[in-house]
Amino acid sequence: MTERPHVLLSAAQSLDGYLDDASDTRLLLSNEDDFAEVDRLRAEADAILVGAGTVRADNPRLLVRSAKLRQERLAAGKPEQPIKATVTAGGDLDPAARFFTTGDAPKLVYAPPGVADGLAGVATVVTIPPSEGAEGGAGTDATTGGERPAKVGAAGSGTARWLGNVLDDLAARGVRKLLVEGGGAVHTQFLDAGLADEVRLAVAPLIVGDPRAPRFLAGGAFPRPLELTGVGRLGDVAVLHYRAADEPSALDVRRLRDAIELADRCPPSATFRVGAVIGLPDGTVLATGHSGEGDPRNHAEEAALSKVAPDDPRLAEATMYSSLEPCSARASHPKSCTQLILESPISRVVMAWREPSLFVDCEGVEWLTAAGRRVIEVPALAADVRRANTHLPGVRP
Ligand SMILES: NC(=O)C1=CN([C@@H]2O[C@H](COP(=O)(O)OP(=O)(O)OC[C@H]3O[C@@H](n4cnc5c(N)ncnc54)[C@H](OP(=O)(O)O)[C@@H]3O)[C@@H](O)[C@H]2O)C=CC1
Ligand SMILES: Nc1c(N[C@@H]2O[C@H](COP(=O)(O)O)[C@@H](O)[C@H]2O)[nH]c(=O)[nH]c1=O
Repeated sequence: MTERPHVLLSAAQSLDGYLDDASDTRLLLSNEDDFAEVDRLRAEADAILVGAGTVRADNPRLLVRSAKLRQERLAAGKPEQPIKATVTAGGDLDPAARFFTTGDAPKLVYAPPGVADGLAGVATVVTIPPSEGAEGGAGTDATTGGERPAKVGAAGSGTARWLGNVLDDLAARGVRKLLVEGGGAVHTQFLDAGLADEVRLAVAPLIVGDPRAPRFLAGGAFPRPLELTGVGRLGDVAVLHYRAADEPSALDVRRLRDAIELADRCPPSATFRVGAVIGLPDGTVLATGHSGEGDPRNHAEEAALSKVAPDDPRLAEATMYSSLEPCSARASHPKSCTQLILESPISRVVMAWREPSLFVDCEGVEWLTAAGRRVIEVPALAADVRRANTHLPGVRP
């Protein structure tokens, strides 16, 4: 598979976090210098993506404006303008919108099958079925090849797969750098899916103060921490640059969400409902497991590990994804999941929720770390794990 594009989110917001006001006219938060910098980002990109909401609200052209920057693109052997792309679930886009009618670059519309066929005359319509866990770790069991009913358990996981498929298609079209220019729904989804690599945020000294207006970000889990990499000033606009943490990576987030979804398959139980995936850096899933799989006393990590030959050389490259911290003490089976992992060559564990002291004081993270295994916690996804465990006393999402 071609490597996915580097994804840069760019937005301009008011001091109180809005992308626009609630009126029909577009609010310009950037000043001239800031628009010039955004133009440079466009010129550096292979494709620019906005949501259908922005196409409808702003009627944008999404073109590189500066003749000098266009010349530089041509001199570098690139097309004069980047590809334009949009995403829509309902297909309500006007073929006369400037997105379609301006510029010679390819225009791509990503949509579920059947909703955007009417745009085929003005754009390349790429259909991507709604993603319901049909692919990867949670969708197919690498060991048994077993089928399961499609189910999206963790918040945002179906959307994350759908957007991942959009990125894969863009990659296949030669896109290495993608500039996402909004709006709020799209920015939120890229960050929630763990698919954004960088964020550039211009903050204007303006207060919108109207809760009906669209926000830059709203209501996501945001699993990859952001690091501030730059602070600039363009007149009275503050420009903030962030980069997403290397760990968890986008693939880590995806596999951990797969593990979280797997907990939905656990039979009713008075203990934790947990899912686990053993995955490789190239995206291969070696095995999956969930609590109570096979034997009602089985733990998720144990069930997954039992499906891989202990001498499988790929285990040295593998990561154990578990929705819950691997246990360090247990009554039902002789070995804890932490012991089983330590007896395997698996060197990396990615988990969402530290085990609360309901039954025992779990020391999985401490033992694994002390033994030199890399442990990455993704607390932003812990609420989804708690949601699967509200049958336990005191557990709330
Ligand atoms: N200040 C700034 O930097 C910017 C401001 N803006 C402002 O933001 C506002 C628009 O933002 P917003 O309303 O959040 O809309 P978005 O531009 O984020 O578009 C949202 C729409 O995109 C489609 N979409 C989103 N995710 C998916 C998905 N996973 N699968 C399929 N389709 C998807 C849907 O289209 P559909 O409804 O067709 O199904 C959805 O309604 C406008 O007011 C605009 O002016 C926009 C960009 C930049
Ligand atoms: N309002 C706003 C932005 N809006 C973005 O610019 C797009 C308009 O593109 P075009 O028609 O090519 O000029 C619009 O759809 C949205 O993505 N961008 C910013 O940097 N700052 C701003 O204040």
